[in-house]
Amino acid sequence: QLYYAVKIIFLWQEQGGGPGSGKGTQCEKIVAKYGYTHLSSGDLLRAEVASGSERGKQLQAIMQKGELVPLDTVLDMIKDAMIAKADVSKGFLIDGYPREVKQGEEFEKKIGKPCLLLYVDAKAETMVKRLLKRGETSGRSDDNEETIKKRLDLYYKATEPVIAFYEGRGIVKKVDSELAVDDVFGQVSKAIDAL
Ligand SMILES: Nc1ncnc2c1ncn2[C@@H]1O[C@H](COP(=O)(O)OP(=O)(O)O)[C@@H](O)[C@H]1O
Ligand SMILES: Nc1ncnc2c1ncn2[C@H]1C[C@H](O)[C@@H](COP(=O)(O)OP(=O)(O)O)O1
Ligand SMILES: [Mg+2]
Repeated sequence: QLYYAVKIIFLWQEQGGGPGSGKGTQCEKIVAKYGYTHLSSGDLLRAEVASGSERGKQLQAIMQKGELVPLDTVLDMIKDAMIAKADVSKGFLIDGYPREVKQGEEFEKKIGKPCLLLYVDAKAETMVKRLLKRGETSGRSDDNEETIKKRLDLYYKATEPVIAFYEGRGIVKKVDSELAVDDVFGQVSKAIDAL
């Protein structure tokens, strides 16, 4: 119940797309303007991998294949990160979660309901191009052609029902991420200002 008082904003992306649509980029700008706490499930998982722990090794293998890690692992990490910031946070911006309906349901049982779901929409072709470019410098083991393809496929399968789930509640705001970063952010700001 600790969390019902704070705003939770999921940052979402479109079916058929997903990785590389520009979530991380927009999150940085949202943090700068609105002061929300940004939590990226991918970043939390990569931190665990970087720690060199046994669990990190298992996670690394899953992520390299472009698959989803077990729900409990991700949700526990997000919950712990939220608890650590609960006193000082104005609200949480959660990037990369939920990636399947079950994740959304479990989040609401254990933490709370989101007030906005930003759907960062770019064409599959655009996302592949951006990810390959990101891969030149990111050092991410999943930013390669083969894994990108798997991630896009999985996203398409797992995401569509999730969007319908939140659309039914009227909290989905779609932004066009084919535009330049600042223009995308203009749309994002409008959605947040309307809260
Ligand atoms: N609107 C945009 N126009 C052009 N390039 C973008 C745009 N948004 C993001 N990018 C670039 O695309 C790549 C993926 O963006 P990122 O924010 O890491 O996506 P995600 O977190 O959704 O995987 C980055 O290299 C970023 O600089
Ligand atoms: N909510 C979640 N559930 C399961 N696996 C997740 C997850 N969030 C991230 N992962 C794992 C699988 C993803 O392919 C990988 C990278 O995630 P990410 O950093 O959010 O990617 P991107 O920013 O390119 O969209 O981490
Ligand atoms: Mg990202």
